[in-house]
Amino acid sequence: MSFEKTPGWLDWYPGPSRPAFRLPPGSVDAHCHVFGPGAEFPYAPERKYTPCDASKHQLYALRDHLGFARNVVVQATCHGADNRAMIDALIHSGGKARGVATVRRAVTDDELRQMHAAGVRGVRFNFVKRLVDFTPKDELLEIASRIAPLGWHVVIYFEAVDLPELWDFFTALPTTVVVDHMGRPDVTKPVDGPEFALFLQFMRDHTNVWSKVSCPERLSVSGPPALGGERNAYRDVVPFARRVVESFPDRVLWGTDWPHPNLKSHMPDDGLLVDFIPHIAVTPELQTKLLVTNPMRLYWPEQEGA
Ligand SMILES: O=C(O)c1cc(C(=O)O)oc(=O)c1
Repeated sequence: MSFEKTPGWLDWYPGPSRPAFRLPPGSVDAHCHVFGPGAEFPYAPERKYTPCDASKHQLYALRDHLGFARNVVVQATCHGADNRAMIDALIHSGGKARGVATVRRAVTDDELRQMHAAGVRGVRFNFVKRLVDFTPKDELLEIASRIAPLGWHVVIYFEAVDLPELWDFFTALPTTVVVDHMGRPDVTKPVDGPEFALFLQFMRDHTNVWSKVSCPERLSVSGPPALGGERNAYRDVVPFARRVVESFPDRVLWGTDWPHPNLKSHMPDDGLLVDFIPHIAVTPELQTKLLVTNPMRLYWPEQEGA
């Protein structure tokens, strides 16, 4: 099957630079995706965008180039609840990748067990309206109760303005809960303002909540973009990410978000994106927690400290 990309689609950046920041040994890229390839793993009929292909081989080449040891491959919405591309990536990672799936209520216990054997450790619930159709909360709660006994967690993706409405649902989840991209704060608002304070309270009051401090390229309004050698990119996102890292150092994760679906203004150089990390995790201790200790605890607990 061949697919035509969404008009205006930006492809991932070819030939990224080598980061100046040396990642701690054993670092995990804890949020990235594979797209297709569409000819092998067709995009889902219910998708809201059609991306360029981004294969497991290209993802793992990027991992090695940037200096990561492992990946967490998160099911992208363009594949709906068809997890084959993501699971194929896990199976061909030599144990170096774990995954987060999207499942529907109809998933069988046997399918969940097979996913676990392949390396899946969580499910993703998406509330971003431009990406998915609405799924009833009772279906999501049922899924959460089914995956909890496997030791999996729930990854949630939502916009900051929707947190008040989703609060009761999120705080009822029986598992570890991982927020994608800091709950998408509006970084034109003050870091000490009420909107971000609510997010920080969400994490403070609920110690099962973790956050990915990822996607400055998505959240930034004023830039500058991580392109052309820029090692001070996305300044407006720094205070937000730094606040989360310093407030909750044991519950933060970082990921490239490669291949960066739906970016409109530019596609970042992933090497320069890695150079963003020391601006938000400013000590070697914080960097090791963010990039090694925390993701290992969540995704490879059996290898922790090994
Ligand atoms: O903001 C986005 O467009 C986006 C989309 C997806 C996805 O389509 O799965 O994943 C992300 O992490 C971010």
